Amino acid sequence: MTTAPTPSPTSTGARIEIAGLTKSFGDFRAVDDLSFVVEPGRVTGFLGPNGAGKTTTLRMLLGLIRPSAGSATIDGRPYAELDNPMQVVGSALEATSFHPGRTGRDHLRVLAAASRVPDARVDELLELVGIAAAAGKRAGTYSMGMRQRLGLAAALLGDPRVLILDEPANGLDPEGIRWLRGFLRHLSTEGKTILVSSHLLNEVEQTVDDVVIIANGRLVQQGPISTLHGDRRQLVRTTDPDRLGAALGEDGLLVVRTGDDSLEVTSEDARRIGDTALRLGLPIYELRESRSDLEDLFFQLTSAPENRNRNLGATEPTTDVQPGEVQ
Ligand SMILES: Nc1ncnc2c1ncn2[C@@H]1O[C@H](COP(=O)(O)OP(=O)(O)OP(=O)(O)O)[C@@H](O)[C@H]1O
Repeated sequence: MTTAPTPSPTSTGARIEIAGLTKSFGDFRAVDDLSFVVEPGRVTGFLGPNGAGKTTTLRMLLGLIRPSAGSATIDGRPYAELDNPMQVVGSALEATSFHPGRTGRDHLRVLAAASRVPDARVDELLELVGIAAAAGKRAGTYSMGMRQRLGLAAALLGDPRVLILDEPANGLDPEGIRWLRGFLRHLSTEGKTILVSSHLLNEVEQTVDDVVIIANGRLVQQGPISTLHGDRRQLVRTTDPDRLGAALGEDGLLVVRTGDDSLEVTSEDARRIGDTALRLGLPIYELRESRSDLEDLFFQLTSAPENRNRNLGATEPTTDVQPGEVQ
């Protein structure tokens, strides 16, 4: 059982601002004039298909590679100019960036010592991310999900105001995904800024407040996840859908016949539909909100002709950049 993190005065988030950000590798543009803002106190999903440019963007944000143009700032400054970077931003870009022979606890202790974080914080975090029982085991023996949790603990060592996680749900089982969801939500309610990348919208659908969707390095859509659902619609089944549809239409509602006995009505007010049916003396067999399938929508957005994934067959990475090396 894990306990909730203790709020601290440094927890208040900071704004992330990406402006005109561009990265070219040779003549291949991995990130192309990208602009968006990530607000504190919210969980933001950074979404796009494989090769869309998410990791490249995050690497620029964390000062690991240099932009070809534009800027990426946290609290108004590029990463390299932050005074206490570990207290401002914590990140987990890859789940495997640790010494496989070291125990989980030692991995965190080494990082903590380098940043003058007390050892007590290490044990607190091991507990918090739910791997305290495996803290003495070599990290090389950890499952993918345990590595993700260890990476998350490392990111949180300095109690940062901003948390940046690259595909944190990878390798987590459904219970782990549910845990991660609650964990991130809790951190955001403390006021932290949380940016989470994923290539699967349905994986983060219930976790995020806002989305930034990119394809081929360019912005496709941005805003609260609720706006992706579009207008709310009600699905209704009755014996005489034509009569009910006509009455609702006269009432100013948009009605679409969807089957022999069913209609879809653009409205958030199910009672209005029920009351109309009652007035007409029609039985209702089903009346429920019909939500658009976000995964379908994501696919449509990112596979529109102008956004179609050009990554397959695109330039392969030329170098493997290590943290600290700036390309
Ligand atoms: N060092 C590099 N040299 C050349 N091309 C690169 C380099 N790094 C990334 N790319 C290319 O840039 C594009 C974007 O890659 P990136 O890893 O940012 O995508 P992603 O959205 O994170 O994808 P995924 O979900 O698969 O991790 C890809 O076509 C990739 O091959």
